[in-house]
Parts: sequence; structure tokens; C-alpha cells
Amino acid sequence: MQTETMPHSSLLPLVAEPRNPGMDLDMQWVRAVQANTSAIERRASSLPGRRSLKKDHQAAWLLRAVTCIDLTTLAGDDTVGRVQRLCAKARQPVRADLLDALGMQGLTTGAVCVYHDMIAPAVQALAGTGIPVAAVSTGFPAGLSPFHLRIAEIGESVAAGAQEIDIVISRRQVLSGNWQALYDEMKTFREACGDAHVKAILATGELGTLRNVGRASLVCMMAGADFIKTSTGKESVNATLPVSLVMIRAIRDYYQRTGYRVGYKPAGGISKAKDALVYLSLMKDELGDRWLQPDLFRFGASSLLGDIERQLEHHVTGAYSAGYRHAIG
Ligand SMILES: O=C[C@H](O)COP(=O)(O)O
Repeated sequence: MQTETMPHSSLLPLVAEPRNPGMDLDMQWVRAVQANTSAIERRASSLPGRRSLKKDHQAAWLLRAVTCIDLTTLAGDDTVGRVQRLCAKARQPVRADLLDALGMQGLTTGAVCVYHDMIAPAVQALAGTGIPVAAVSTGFPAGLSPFHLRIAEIGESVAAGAQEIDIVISRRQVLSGNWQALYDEMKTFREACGDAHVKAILATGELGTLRNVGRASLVCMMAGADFIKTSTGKESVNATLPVSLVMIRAIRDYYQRTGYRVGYKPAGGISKAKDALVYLSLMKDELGDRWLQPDLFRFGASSLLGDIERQLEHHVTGAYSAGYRHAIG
């Protein structure tokens, strides 16, 4: 978690258009949030074909992906029973016979992610496992409830046992270029979370441009976000590779300039094992192995685990390579 002192707020004006484009620091920061759309889209389109994760270690990478899933249910008809079943899956995400065949044990998902009302049953079902409960908050998914209620919601979710809080930012602050207001909002959310980790959901599908995505990423990191997250899963466009590239590079720039490691959570519409491998490959290429751990990388996904388990089954019954252990580390 970042410190409470928010040492980087003085950099906030640099997110706006540079008044003095000749200044070196201005240019560096502004470059970090400018998105060269065609270059990003070219690079993103080549990602699925890349081979930075070795194919014969694919089972290991899929197991790694499992440890990075925020196993999610965010439906209006969620019940205690459904959440209990989800938690049972988080505790044992892959069938025991498959894990045995792969020589693995003790595998769990990164977290379980639910609405506020489902925190208590999730905490109970996960007791003693060390698997944290993440709660979506602040009027998720639109984030348009009265501000004091959004703050109160965070407090209630932390009191109910959520160790991670996924807040939604006010998209209008981005769309109107009101970076100070976005910073203040994020900082207030950060403070309300106390010791809980805070993930800032940008709802990138509603931010208009990649440049806005880059700037909003930077502002949220400056204001103390532990993770930046693409989407609620409820927008019409959710996690995409171009958006991910922009956000990941903002994380890299922020780390290089401040020494703070901020995590990344693509969310919404990620349901195929091969997509998970592309995201892991992107993280490895752009940020390195440190960002392949669950404290710095999560998938927000409700149905990804099922496909991963199916692919692992194929792997065990088919072309399983004993070399996978080297990759799991
Ligand atoms: O944050 C998680 C997302 O809401 C999950 O989206 P999904 O149901 O498309 O996997």
C-alpha cells in the first residue's frame, strides 16, 4: 500500500497541458500520458501472436493466472449460496486430480470480489485461507451516488471485513479535464480505505481517448491507488489490449519516477485461457516478472477460471510437458 503522505501531488499540474513545453520534467510527464494511438494499436494487435511465454510451460502460466484471479460475482441476483460456492472454488480453483497430475498443491485464487452485501458470507467462507475479500464500492458501477454515501460505503465494507476495495472514479472529472477534482476524490477514497488496499476502476470504455486513460491512470496513482483497474465489467467496452498497454506504461513510468509499484487489474470480458496468457505476456514484457505476482497483478473475471481448468485438463490428458515447473517459480 502506498504511504498516506501522497508525496507526488505536486506533480499533478503536469497532467494538464504543459504551459512551458520546453521544461524537461513537464515533457517527461506529459510524454508518459500521451498516447500514440496507432503505435499502441499496432503493438497491441501483435501481442496475441507473441511467444514471450514459452508454449511448453503453458500449464504453469495458466496456474499462475489462477493465482491472479479476483474471482468475481457481481450480479443483482447474487445469493449467499452462490457466494459460498464461489468461495469454495477460490479455495480449490482447479480439480484435485489435475493439480496432482501437475504436482501442485495449495493453489488458490488471488481474491474473491463481491458487492458489499456479500462480504460477510465471503469472509466466513474464506476464514483461515488467507484469501482476501475484495468489495466493489462507491456506488459501483456508475459511481454517481452522493459523495458522502460513497465514503460511508467504503467504511462499511472495511468494517465488514473487506481487505480490498474496488472504487469507481467519477468519469466526468476526466471528460471535463478536472484533474484536481479527480485527485481529491481518489485521495479521499484512499484515506477512507485505511489499511485496505484500494483499486481504482477507471471505466476506460467511458473515458473517450487513450490519452484520457493515461492521464486518469497517473492521477489515481499519484493520489494513492494501490491498483489501477480498467473496468467494472458493466460498460459496453471493458478491458482491451490498447487500453492495457497505456495503463501498464503509465505504471512503468510512475515506478521509474517515484519508486512506487502500482498494480494492474484488467477486468470485464476476459473469459478465455488464451487471453489470460496474452495479458501475462504483456505484463512480463512491459513490467517484468515482479508484476506477475498477485500483489501487483489481478484479473477481474467471473468466467475465466472455467476455461483455464478446461485447458489444464487438455494439458494433463494431452501434451503435458514436465518442464512447466521451471516457469511457475
Ligand atoms: O471486476 C470484474 C468484472 O466485473 C468481471 O467481469 P466479467 O463478468 O466480464 O468477467
